[in-house]
Amino acid sequence: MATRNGISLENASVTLGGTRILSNLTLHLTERRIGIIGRNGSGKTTLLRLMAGLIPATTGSATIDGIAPTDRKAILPRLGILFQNPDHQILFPTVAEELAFGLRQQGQSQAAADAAVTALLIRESRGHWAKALTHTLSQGQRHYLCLLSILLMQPQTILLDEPFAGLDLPTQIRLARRLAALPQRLITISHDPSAVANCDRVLWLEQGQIRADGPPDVVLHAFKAEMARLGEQDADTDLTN
Ligand SMILES: Nc1ncnc2c1ncn2[C@@H]1O[C@H](COP(=O)(O)OP(=O)(O)OP(=O)(O)O)[C@@H](O)[C@H]1O
Repeated sequence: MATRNGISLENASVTLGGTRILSNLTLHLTERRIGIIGRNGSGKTTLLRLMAGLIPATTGSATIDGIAPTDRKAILPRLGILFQNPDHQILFPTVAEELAFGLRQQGQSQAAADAAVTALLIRESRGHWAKALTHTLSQGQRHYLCLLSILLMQPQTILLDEPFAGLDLPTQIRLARRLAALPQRLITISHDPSAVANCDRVLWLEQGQIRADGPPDVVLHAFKAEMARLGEQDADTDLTN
């Protein structure tokens, strides 16, 4: 079978705890900047976890460049994930250990990993972070550390789950600039239209299905109008999840 570049879902569904969370999604994502938008509980994080191989498709399939994401060894150099909560990502007591871990997983020697970490921290004007204890960094700093860990590993695709949540404005602006300059494919998940406004393609997820898929101006215009309409109501009446 010819290898397909990008992320492909073929009729993929996910059921968790007896509830259907994602329903029959067929998608082929090849653009460099992709946004996935939707309300709380619409299934965005579940979709990210499916694409990353952290949960299997209950039916159908997900592949990255033709490889099943559950094949961790093959997927490691291809995929980086920035979780919404850095505490779900950080494993090590010091910044240098945290940063070196991914490179060691990729097969680099300890000496090569340490040298790459030192060079990165100096480039980032964060040389003083090397011995810093990860739990003493602020939330925003831990978030940034997670991004540095991913960038160090140079994956071809990066999944970002609410990358701007909880960050102060200068940090958001800096992070947006940093992300915009990356050559990699970025898939950004958010409930905030402004976080995906510069994408090449935006998917609007609603109750586990694609409600709209297209250029950001078209999809976000419809999304914002619908969110404003729902906001006029005193309560949600039509949610099943
Ligand atoms: N392990 C699970 N078992 C049962 N239901 C689950 C499980 N994980 C998620 N869900 C349900 O799936 C739905 C989608 O959750 P998901 O976290 O994917 O939404 P989301 O769009 O990322 O939401 P948010 O914007 O609030 O982060 C929710 O109704 C949630 O309660």
